Amino acid sequence: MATAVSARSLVKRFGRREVLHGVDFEVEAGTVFGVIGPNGAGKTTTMRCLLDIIRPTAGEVRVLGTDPRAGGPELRRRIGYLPGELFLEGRVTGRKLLAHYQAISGPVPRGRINELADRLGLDLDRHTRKLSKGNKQKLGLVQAFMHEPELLVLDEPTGGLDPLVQQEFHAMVREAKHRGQTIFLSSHVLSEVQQTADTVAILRDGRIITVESVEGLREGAVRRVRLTTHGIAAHDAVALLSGIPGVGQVQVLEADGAVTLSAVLEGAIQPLIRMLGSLELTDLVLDEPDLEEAVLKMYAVPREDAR
Ligand SMILES: Nc1ncnc2c1ncn2[C@@H]1O[C@H](COP(=O)(O)OP(=O)(O)OP(=O)(O)O)[C@@H](O)[C@H]1O
Repeated sequence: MATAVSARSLVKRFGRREVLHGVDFEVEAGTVFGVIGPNGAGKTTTMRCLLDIIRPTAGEVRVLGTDPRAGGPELRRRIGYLPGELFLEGRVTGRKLLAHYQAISGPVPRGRINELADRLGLDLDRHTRKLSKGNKQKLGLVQAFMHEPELLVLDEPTGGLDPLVQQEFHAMVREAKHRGQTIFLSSHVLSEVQQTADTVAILRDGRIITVESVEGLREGAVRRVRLTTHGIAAHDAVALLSGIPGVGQVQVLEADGAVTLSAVLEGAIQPLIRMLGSLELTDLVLDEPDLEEAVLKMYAVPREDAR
């Protein structure tokens, strides 16, 4: 598979302050790559290096096979960019502004702008400076997606969007991926990224802590399990459940001949599923894995300079 974006030992200093301390990652073409990290982690700085809005202090960046510093307008046309903060103060309508952006982005398929605006519920005939934060964000999304670029770089794309519009945005990302486009997006919350991303990179204090597939995060995540069974003594049921790798915090409740157990499970679910086959279950609840918790654990890894 071809690489759409890569960074090797990327360092960025603003004056004497180093913000990126040697960031490495690779994004496979045709995939969705999500960078998550707390405020100030360096997500926007990384994206701005990819777009050649700012220049790396050291390290190497490649975007669609090119050094962004040398790519010029030709490379820019192949990219759709949604900045984290949009400044739309002009006395023009959204439609006029998008027409202006077309001069930069290159041709847009006929009807595409109206289609995207309809899907997001955006009125293109309103003056941009009168638009709410959410509507400005929608205009930014139309601008990034309209020319169906090979690469989409989206900085906090769902900020200010209500849940229904977020769903529509997720559908747009899936369609773009289906078309073979590559998507590089950032967020400070995982829940936003996990619905669309194939791979998640966690950035903290200017360093990538981990790059993991969403599936991999799922496997490492904690789930809650609750089951009710008959025909077995409570202590035997507890022993069975406690014997499964990754099970902890087992609690038991006995009432009317039924035993209800609850526990947390970290890791693979197969051993639990096999054990459940030996029980006479009357109820079973296995929660969605809490990926947010898995990621928070990674944020909590001690900093290298503090070790
Ligand atoms: N032009 C600049 N001059 C000086 N410091 C800067 C500049 N741009 C960013 N920084 C600093 O770099 C650090 C990383 O900022 P960046 O905007 O990349 O973080 P982020 O992960 O995108 O966070 P957020 O989610 O808050 O946007 C911050 O501490 C910020 O103050």
